[in-house]
Amino acid sequence: MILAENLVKEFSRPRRVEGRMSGLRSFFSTQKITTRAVDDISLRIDDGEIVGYLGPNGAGKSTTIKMLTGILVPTSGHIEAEGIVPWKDRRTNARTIGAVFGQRTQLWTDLPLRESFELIAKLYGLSPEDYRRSLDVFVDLLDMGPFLDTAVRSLSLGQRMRGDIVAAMLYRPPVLYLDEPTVGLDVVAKARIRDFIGEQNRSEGTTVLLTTHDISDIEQLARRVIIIDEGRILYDGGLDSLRARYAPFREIQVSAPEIPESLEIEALTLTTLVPAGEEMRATFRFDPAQIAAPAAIGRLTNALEITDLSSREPNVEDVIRRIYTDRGVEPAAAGPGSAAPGTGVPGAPGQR
Ligand SMILES: Nc1ncnc2c1ncn2[C@@H]1O[C@H](COP(=O)(O)OP(=O)(O)OP(=O)(O)O)[C@@H](O)[C@H]1O
Repeated sequence: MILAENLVKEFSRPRRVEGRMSGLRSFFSTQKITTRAVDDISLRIDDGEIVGYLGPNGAGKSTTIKMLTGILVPTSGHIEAEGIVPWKDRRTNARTIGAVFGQRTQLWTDLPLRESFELIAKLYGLSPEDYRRSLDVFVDLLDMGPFLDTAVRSLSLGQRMRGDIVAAMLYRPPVLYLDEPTVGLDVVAKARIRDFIGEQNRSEGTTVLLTTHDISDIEQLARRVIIIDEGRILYDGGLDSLRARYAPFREIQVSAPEIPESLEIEALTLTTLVPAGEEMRATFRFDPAQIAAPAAIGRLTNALEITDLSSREPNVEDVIRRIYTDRGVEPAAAGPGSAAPGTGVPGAPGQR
């Protein structure tokens, strides 16, 4: 279990002084500018959960992960992962958690991948049998045989990322932190890494906290998301309740020879209208609590000479974009189990 309570991280830097001799004056200045990168975040992630940790650039995601992994010490607040305070008990912490930072490798770049793995196995005191067994499974699952003896610096990004994930999992830690593990990868490489993470979670019960800008990572792996902005939690709960709360509408797209711009149909809102070849294509939005989908389709077919029709739910990306642009959203009060009202079940156990 990962537990964080009232986590705060501030960074301070000297205030820059403008004008002549500014460099020298900045050097001697005692004035500081403080940035609060993480501002009172509390969360609880139960064993075996996969939780997506989302937020726009600069929201504080990496800073949170760095505190959870023990790389940074919080300004205030408390963290425990599997009962260990990361920066206090570094040795046990290192065995308890695996971490992957997609933006940079943790491997020895001059060594072949295999030798990096051997070093990690030695550092973590794995028996040769355990090491071989784990490595065989991982190499097979991630199809790493062809490049196991290649120096890390000569690997493609996708190959290197697979190497980093294996390095983090070789000693089978119960907790895995992944900071942008699919950044820059093509769709095939992304799918391989997602499948692997899902498989490890299912087979080993690994608890995973995942930051990503790729919402499809979240849709495929997580049932629960925590969304932060400006260092504070905006939402903590299930993906489904996220949709229901922030995008309680469905859309129907229709094509017809004629669709007047002034068309009014009760309980449906025309949101887009564009020419499509000889025809017009329109998107209508409706609230499923107000009108059921078949009834909405019935009204459209009565009003228009429809040649094509499709319906869709807003996807998570639409929803999250809406949250980011909707600055009216009240940040959640801090404290486990105290996300914004109606936001699902913060810290709910085992939502997989
Ligand atoms: N070492 C540091 N010194 C000073 N400020 C920092 C430091 N690390 C992060 N920050 C600031 O803290 C804030 C949060 O940064 P962080 O890297 O945690 O965001 P993020 O959500 O991971 O963003 P991104 O998606 O762009 O990676 C930003 O304003 C950033 O400039």
